[in-house]
Amino acid sequence: MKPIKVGLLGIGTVGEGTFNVLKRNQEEIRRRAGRGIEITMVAARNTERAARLVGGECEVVSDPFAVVDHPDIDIVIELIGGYELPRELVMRAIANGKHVVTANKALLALHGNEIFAAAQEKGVMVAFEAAVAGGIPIIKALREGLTANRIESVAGIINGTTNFILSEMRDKGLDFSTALAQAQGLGYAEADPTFDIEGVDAAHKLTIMSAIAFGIPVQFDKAHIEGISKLEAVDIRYAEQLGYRIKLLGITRRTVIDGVEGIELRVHPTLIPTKRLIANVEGAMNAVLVQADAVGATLYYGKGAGAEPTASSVIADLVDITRLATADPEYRVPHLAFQPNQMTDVAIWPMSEINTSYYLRVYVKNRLGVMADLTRILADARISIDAVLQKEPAEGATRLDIIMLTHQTREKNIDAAIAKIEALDTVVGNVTRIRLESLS
Ligand SMILES: NC(=O)C1=CN([C@@H]2O[C@H](COP(=O)(O)OP(=O)(O)OC[C@H]3O[C@@H](n4cnc5c(N)ncnc54)[C@H](OP(=O)(O)O)[C@@H]3O)[C@@H](O)[C@H]2O)C=CC1
Ligand SMILES: N[C@@H](CCO)C(=O)O
Repeated sequence: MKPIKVGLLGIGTVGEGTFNVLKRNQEEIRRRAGRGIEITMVAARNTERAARLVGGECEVVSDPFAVVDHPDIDIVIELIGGYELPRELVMRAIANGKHVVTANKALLALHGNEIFAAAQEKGVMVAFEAAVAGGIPIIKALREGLTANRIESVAGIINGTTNFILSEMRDKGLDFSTALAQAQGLGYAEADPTFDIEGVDAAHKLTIMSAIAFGIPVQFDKAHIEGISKLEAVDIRYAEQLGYRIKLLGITRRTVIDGVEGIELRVHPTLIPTKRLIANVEGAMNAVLVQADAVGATLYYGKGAGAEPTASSVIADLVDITRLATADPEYRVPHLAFQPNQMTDVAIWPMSEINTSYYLRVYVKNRLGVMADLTRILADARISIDAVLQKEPAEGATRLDIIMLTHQTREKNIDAAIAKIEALDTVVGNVTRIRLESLS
């Protein structure tokens, strides 16, 4: 059988990794796919660099539309990144009847519904394993491996850059900007690293997993997003003393509140008990914990970013498409796991309704009755305290930190209690509040 012909858009970190792994393992991949897979065209802005990388083995062009419009190309790989240009390219590739592979979670989180609908209509596949958790085959696991289950929750460390920064800050005492510069140098960070730091990239990935887990449309605009930029080293240390580690976690979960079912969709720094496996995922590694009714808990772990780990997922998609290209589109695995006419419109909960536990750090004046005031405010709000940490103040110190861990309560309750605590004249500045998940 003739090799399947692939056009590559963008030959940066992931594009180069894809080109190299496909070349290195071409014979193994051909034996698995049933036919050869050849990159025959590459689009790059810097065509000289691209030509050097591909060594004359394929045509290099500067116009990516020349690739998506080329009649010989069967599959287009989009590895440019960003929103608008990739959207135009992917929609045009679909309109031209080409299958698409992309690692672009931003594109799918924002325009996925439109893209999958167009692909369904045209009978082509849009594959995106690399868009979530780099080299971990989590899309395949959620969409196919767990297909017998009712999925209850997905919680994951799904941004390598922030996990790398948090690990380096804790273990090596690096400051934030040095750790970020290292993550950029290693090719983990997004073109705009604020996407990583502010939790946007993790929310893109979580939005995609939520759609696949629960059979809902992608709804990035409903995600609650907080990153790690406001996290202070002192809270990382206090959390450790209490037996917790702080991770940037993406959580999506079915929850019934007052008899109504909804979906949680949130990304924020989270205290996790150190004894949980996922709390010990370090560096740029990712891990996704899935709770499902039949199988129970399953944990997926691996490299969440970088050239070849991500290439591994891109090429897995190429092989899938190669195998299924001749199958009747109706019998292929649906893009979002559920048949398009079987999606539900169950709503995403606003953050104020979410039930979780909290870490509170209150900076207080060293005066009699402070602790009594704090506990009274929490008791009045029916919030129980699970643990308290108060260090003996240094000789002559007039202010000190009081740390409290609470049992579960609704976010709007804790916010109201925090407002009352901040109004006390013994409390200095704002209360630091970090959510806590036991993940048991
Ligand atoms: N890096 C990683 O670990 C991971 C990345 N991803 C995703 O993969 C995608 C690619 O990321 P990554 O490889 O890191 O990004 P890079 O910035 O390393 O590569 C992007 C490439 O696209 C090229 N490009 C930009 N605009 C055009 C254009 N108009 N025409 C042709 N080529 C263009 C750039 O060329 P030039 O260099 O000449 O400007 C660059 O080589 C992104 O969506 C990212 O979110 C997903 C998982 C992991
Ligand atoms: N910037 C992303 C790349 C992988 O998607 C990360 O750090 O996880």
